[in-house]
Amino acid sequence: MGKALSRIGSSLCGVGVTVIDGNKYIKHRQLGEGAFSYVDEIEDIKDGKLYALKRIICHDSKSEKEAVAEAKATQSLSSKHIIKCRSFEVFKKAPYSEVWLVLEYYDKGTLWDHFQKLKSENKVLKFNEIVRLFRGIVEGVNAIHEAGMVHRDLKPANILLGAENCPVICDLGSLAEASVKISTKKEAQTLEDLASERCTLPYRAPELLSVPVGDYITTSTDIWSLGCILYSLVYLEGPFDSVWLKGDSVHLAVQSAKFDTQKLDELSGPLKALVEQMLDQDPKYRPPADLVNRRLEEII
Ligand SMILES: Nc1ncnc2c1ncn2[C@@H]1O[C@H](COP(=O)(O)OP(=O)(O)OP(=O)(O)O)[C@@H](O)[C@H]1O
Repeated sequence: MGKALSRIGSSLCGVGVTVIDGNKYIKHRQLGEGAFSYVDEIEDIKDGKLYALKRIICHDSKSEKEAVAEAKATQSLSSKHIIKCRSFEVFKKAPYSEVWLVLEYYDKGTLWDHFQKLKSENKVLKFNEIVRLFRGIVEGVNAIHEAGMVHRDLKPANILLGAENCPVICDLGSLAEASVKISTKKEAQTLEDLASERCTLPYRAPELLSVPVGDYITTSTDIWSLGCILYSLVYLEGPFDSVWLKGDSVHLAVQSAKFDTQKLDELSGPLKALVEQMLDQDPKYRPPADLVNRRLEEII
């Protein structure tokens, strides 16, 4: 902890070796970039094993605390469908800091990348593959919910693919307490602002678009996003992605819950029914993750 950021940073940019939590690594290439982070492929020089290094840039102590919470959550959750964190370290250099997470490396890209590849080849996912992928994702989400938390930013771009295309949920930066009571207008506004910063719009549940006062916001927000993901496994895009891309109102589309269901109809009636249950406007009617899993077993 507390090593000079400039020294560490420059050693990564050059040919040098960098030390994180006592292990020495060399950098290969950049894998991705988020709003406040960079992800690089790195190699442990001791055994040649590859990892992904996520460097989160923090401009104040609040964002540093959140990044550390992301690292700790990533270490504490145990499911083969949730990203694993080997170690993390905080590098301080006033007036900001960086939190570095050494993550298990998944070399097949994200589910979203997979969709783009299939689209370019004019292919779609087969029914069995849709169910297999979705069951893995639901299992990961269930583990998060059982730990008393909610992910709040589930989307195909936050699902990595590991060996044999095993789906792995990543980016736990939006993780929150499973259930929060909204008592005042101010609390509702604060959560709405947080959601617009952290929860990707076309996958955001209606109760996070317009937060109601006097009610609880629960893990049902993830179930809405799961509904969008199951839909995307059939259509290779979420039900509200095209609305968003066209610049039309996602709020309106979500509130009227208008989306095409023809392909779902053709594929499987029970799967279509499950998507519709998960995309219920009323969070209380959405099935919890363990029930979604049982429904999938019945569908198979
Ligand atoms: N463990 C990993 N293995 C391989 N690639 C990864 C890994 N973690 C992240 N990536 C790549 O880096 C990208 C960004 O990672 P991540 O979503 O965790 O960052 P983020 O800053 O939270 O992103 P955003 O702001 O888009 O939500 C991912 O979409 C993926 O392409």
